[in-house]
Amino acid sequence: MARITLRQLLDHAAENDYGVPAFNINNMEQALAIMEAANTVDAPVIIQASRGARSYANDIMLKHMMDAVTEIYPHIPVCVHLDHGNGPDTCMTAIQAGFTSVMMDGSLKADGKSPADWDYNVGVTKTVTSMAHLGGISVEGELGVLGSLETGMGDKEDGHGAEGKLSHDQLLTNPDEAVKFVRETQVDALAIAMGTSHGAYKFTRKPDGDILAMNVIEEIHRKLPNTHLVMHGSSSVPQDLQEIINSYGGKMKPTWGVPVSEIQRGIKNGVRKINIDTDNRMAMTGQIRKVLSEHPEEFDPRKYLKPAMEAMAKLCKQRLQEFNTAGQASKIKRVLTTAEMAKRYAKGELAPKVA
Ligand SMILES: O=C(CO)COP(=O)(O)O
Ligand SMILES: O=C[C@H](O)COP(=O)(O)O
Ligand SMILES: [Zn+2]
Ligand SMILES: [Zn+2]
Repeated sequence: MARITLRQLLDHAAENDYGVPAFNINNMEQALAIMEAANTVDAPVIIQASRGARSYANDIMLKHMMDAVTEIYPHIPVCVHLDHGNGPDTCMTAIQAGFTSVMMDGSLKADGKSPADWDYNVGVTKTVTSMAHLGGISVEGELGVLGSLETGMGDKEDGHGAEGKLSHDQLLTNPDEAVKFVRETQVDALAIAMGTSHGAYKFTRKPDGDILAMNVIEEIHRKLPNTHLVMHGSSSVPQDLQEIINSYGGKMKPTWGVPVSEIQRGIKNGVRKINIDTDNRMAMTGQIRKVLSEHPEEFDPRKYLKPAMEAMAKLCKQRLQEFNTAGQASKIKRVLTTAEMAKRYAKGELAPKVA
């Protein structure tokens, strides 16, 4: 059973100069697509579930799906991660359900939409790290609020995200504060804000440095060379997937995502976890639309879910290759148990190296 913690996986990624995509799942088809891709290219992978996924699929179903994929693919290290936990309670129940890693997103309050202040964020994140690390579970924190530098609007396209207009100070993580945040909270990975947002409508044009501030990542990496950075909202929203959806009756407006080349630049600068959901949603939806429109007589779900799974697996495989995750699974010689990780935290071996 190769269920790996985020911390062990990202430490390996940092030592070997690669990034790991974190793909969201809500159902069996998505879990199988991710694993098919990871297995084909010998890549470790992060499978993450949001609060929405947990209520859609049920924790018990998710737990058994994770057990199933690690049983089917025992040689592929899989990190099971909670995406955007909105409070210590949500994080603790995820751990009980078998997650090896949790995100405490204290950039927003528990309602998932009001930007939180420093003390709140540090407080809730510290609560989670101190509990989770006792059990060897990894923690991702977030400093800075996701949202658009073009419009100043927060990110609430898919439910979780700030409401209303935000200042540049809120939308761009401050590098000095990032150092202080990591020192005070002891997080294993830090999500930062630099102009990306969730969903398909990130940018109205191909992004340049004014609206996708990769320089912020570079500056944070200079100050925190040993901290694993996380890019949220990192779907590339490929034009060809937009075209497939639209040519089979979809109505997506023209839009741009995060170019893969910018993510690769991030990986050279400490980005180790890259969150991708929208691209996979689009890959699946495109094929479902295609099958249903070309074969309106069809009503067997497998007829459209199989091509949907294949399209998602193709997308996942492409990202695993682009981020240099491919070929790394077999290099991870031993997956440490959470109990072993707990001992490492207790000994202080995993404390952040912050000046
Ligand atoms: O950040 C994400 C999940 O936390 C997903 O981002 P996308 O909407 O760009 O895929
Ligand atoms: O926000 C991150 C992911 O895209 C998950 O979205 P969700 O909350 O709709 O499940
Ligand atoms: Zn979201
Ligand atoms: Zn996110």
